[in-house]
Amino acid sequence: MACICASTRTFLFLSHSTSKLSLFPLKPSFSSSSSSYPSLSLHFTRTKCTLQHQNQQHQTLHSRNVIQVLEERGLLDSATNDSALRSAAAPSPSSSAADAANSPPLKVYCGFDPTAESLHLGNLLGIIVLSWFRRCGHQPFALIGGATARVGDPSGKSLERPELDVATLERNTVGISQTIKQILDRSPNSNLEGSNVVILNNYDWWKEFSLLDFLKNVGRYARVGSMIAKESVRKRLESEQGMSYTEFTYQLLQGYDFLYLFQNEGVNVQIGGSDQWGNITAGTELIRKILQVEGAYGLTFPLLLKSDGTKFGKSEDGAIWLSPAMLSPYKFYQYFFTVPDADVIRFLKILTFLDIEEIAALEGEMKKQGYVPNTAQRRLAEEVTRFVHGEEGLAEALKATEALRPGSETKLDWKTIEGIAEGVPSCSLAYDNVLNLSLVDLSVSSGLFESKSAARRLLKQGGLYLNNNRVDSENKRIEEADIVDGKVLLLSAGKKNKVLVRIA
Ligand SMILES: Nc1ncnc2c1ncn2[C@@H]1O[C@H](COP(=O)(O)OP(=O)(O)OP(=O)(O)O)[C@@H](O)[C@H]1O
Ligand SMILES: N[C@@H](Cc1ccc(O)cc1)C(=O)O
Repeated sequence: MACICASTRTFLFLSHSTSKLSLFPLKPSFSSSSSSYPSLSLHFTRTKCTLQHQNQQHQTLHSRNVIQVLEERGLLDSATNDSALRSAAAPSPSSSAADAANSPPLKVYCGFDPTAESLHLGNLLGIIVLSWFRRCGHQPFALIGGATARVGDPSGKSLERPELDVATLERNTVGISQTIKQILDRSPNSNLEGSNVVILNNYDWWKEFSLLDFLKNVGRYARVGSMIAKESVRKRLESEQGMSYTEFTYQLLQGYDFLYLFQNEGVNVQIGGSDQWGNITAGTELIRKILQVEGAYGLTFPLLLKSDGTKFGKSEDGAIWLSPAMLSPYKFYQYFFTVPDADVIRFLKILTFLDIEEIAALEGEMKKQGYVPNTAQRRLAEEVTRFVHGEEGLAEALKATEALRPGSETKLDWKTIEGIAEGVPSCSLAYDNVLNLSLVDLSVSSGLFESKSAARRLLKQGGLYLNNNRVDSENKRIEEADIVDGKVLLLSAGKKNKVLVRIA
């Protein structure tokens, strides 16, 4: 099979061509001292996440070709050398040790530049595809672009990205690494050797690469004609602002990352969103030209688009962040709970690991009379929230959802209130200033209403809520029990306008 030859050849090349190998920076030692991020060094040692989980579904998946699985779920956009990749990804006919040695699993990587504090829903697709590879018996790698984020990927961008300071990049890197590790740690694997997730930072090899070495060992093999032809460059050259030389080199940095991982880690597949096609093929081209071997594959998945056709990303307002510090599990859950019927089946295929037959059955149910609205959305919200935030995050989201149901008996705790009220205006008041204050006064001093008369009017109409309970009495005063866990109160005028009062 192509990948057997590829891997074998790569390692033969490594062991017999030391003179060529020495042209490239040495493989980092993966020790904490090799990182120039002293406070973060632990994260960039080679992070392996081993899972114990195994169930029948995963055994079944081991006998499936991951490319086929991705295709049937709408997660395959393009692949380089499609048929060779399919045969390289074909499961070994038997799981005996001898066969496993003849048919090594693929090693697949997806890169994420740490240009925001958190990953977002669009980035989740990369994690999901990595997880599918793992479920089908292959080994996933996640690459944090500590170096590439300093350059800025021009793909899909009409303007040059603003430069981020090193402290911000370091902070983002820690957060993003943690998110990827947490999510992939939770998702099941096979217990088979070689299915662990490895997290690397490309700053570890770029920091040692001098410009002269880069020009000699990489630049010499890159043809300007094919670099200019990439969509990311072509589009920018047509724009008024043009493109800096720095951004122009981005594709070579990502291309060399692939070569580096191919050579040093045996990584033979790179995945990314369809906007990454140019950067991914820059890698397969460099591998072919410099190492003169075949067997490196690129695969892209379609971009997840909102109903208005724009992509889910970090640049737009209202991003669906994966970090619970940026978007509470409750709000995350609610997003999926409220997706339109027209999107829900596609999302179930792309964003969950539910059997395709189960999704088809749900689709059938949706067309029948008596279908309980939002059943499919509930399943979607549960599955995606569990994958991203774990059982605990899902429980938190369900508790908040239940507590907010009209007539619910569930008592809100302060964490739930903070989750619900994320992004709503808030104010801080001293405990003594809140206790015994009339609700009408508090509604004005917290900024919920401009005047007491407006507050009274809504109260009389039954539209004023304290901690999600309707208040009927105009004379209501704040009691100790209203200050949830001694920390917060949530005031609402109707369903939409809320103010969170925090006790200072
Ligand atoms: N909406 C999306 N659908 C699918 N994949 C996406 C989406 N957004 C980003 N990705 C993928 O996530 C990976 C990391 O992307 P990146 O770090 O550039 O984030 P980004 O959201 O594209 O950035 P920005 O919002 O600034 O454009 C890439 O493989 C990219 O293709
Ligand atoms: N260019 C990718 C991130 C990335 C960085 C380095 C890589 O080697 C691979 C991917 C993006 O911005 O989405």
